Amino acid sequence: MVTASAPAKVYLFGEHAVVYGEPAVPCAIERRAQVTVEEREEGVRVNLQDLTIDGFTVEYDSSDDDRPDVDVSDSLVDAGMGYVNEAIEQAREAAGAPEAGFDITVEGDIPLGAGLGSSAAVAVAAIRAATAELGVELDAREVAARAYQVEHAVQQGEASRADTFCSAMGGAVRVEGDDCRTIDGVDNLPLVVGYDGGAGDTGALVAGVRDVKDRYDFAADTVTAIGDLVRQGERALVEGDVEEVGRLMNFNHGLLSALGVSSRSLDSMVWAARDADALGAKLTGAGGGGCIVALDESEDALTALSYTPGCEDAFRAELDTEGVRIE
Ligand SMILES: Nc1ncnc2c1ncn2[C@@H]1O[C@H](COP(=O)(O)OP(=O)(O)O)[C@@H](O)[C@H]1O
Ligand SMILES: C[C@@](O)(CCOP(=O)(O)O)CC(=O)O
Ligand SMILES: [Mg+2]
Repeated sequence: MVTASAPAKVYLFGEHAVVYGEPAVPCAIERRAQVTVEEREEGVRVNLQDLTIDGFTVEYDSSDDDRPDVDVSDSLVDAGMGYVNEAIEQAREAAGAPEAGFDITVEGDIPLGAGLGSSAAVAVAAIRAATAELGVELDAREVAARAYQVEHAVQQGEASRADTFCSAMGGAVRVEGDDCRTIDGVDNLPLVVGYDGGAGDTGALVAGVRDVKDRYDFAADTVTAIGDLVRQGERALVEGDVEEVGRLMNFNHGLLSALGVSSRSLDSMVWAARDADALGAKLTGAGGGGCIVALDESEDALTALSYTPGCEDAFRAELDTEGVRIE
């Protein structure tokens, strides 16, 4: 039996535009998905601990046609199963064991569908654990490459390498198309996360941006502008100019809003953080609902968020320099 874990992430800059080849800079935070894998005779049995209502756990035997008998929507179960099944396929292929069967348990403290990359963390940890259980030790870059295939498949062909590379490597990273690099020297960012308790559908939001970009030249220009902003943001980050990083995060939120992926609750959390003198604040991830990330050395933004209607949870997020690991 093997357990692997992988971290969540926030985007300092560049989500959505990264899908079209612009650069992005996500960074890993200290919240993790854990996936435990044990080989079994045949079939795959999956226990998704976090897809629970009132303590019932979803147990789903993908070798049967049974539906799990719980009060969670079919689409939520199907999506969760999609990530796990694709990750298992990747692990079987990497180990040359196409028939391998598994018992799998997924758990963690990353809110689902909230822009913190729970999908990538689950895919990364599942591939690392399942290959290790089959006796194959993949390095973090190989895990990232395979986990990207998982997101690509589940998000219907529209995904970047950013989330999966960041979760596999840890720390701050830069992704532009197939070019994935770690950014050295970033070890202390005063990150604060606000969570509205909701979620966005990553696939649908990405498709929505594709539509406006194809339809309006100004939206295509907005995507290009995000790319320019990310290049400046990366420079400021490397130079340790956190004030400039914050300013550019604010502009990035505005440009994401222009692409239609913000929401009332995300905007009100962003403004609560700014009113409390955060250096910057923006939504993180696909948007629609979920999380914002702010930059604030004081406790003020955290306190302001905790009193903001619509903000269900606010917490400090320490940068996690460690990526995927065996527990
Ligand atoms: N712990 C988990 N257990 C089961 N499924 C999970 C878990 N974490 C993530 N997932 C899957 O990932 C989906 C969320 O991914 P996504 O919409 O990309 O948002 P994000 O990656 O920002 O959390 C969930 O709906 C679920 O299908
Ligand atoms: C919108 C996007 O740039 C990031 C999605 O992040 P998340 O799944 O919402 O955490 C999509 C992608 O890069 O694959
Ligand atoms: Mg995701």
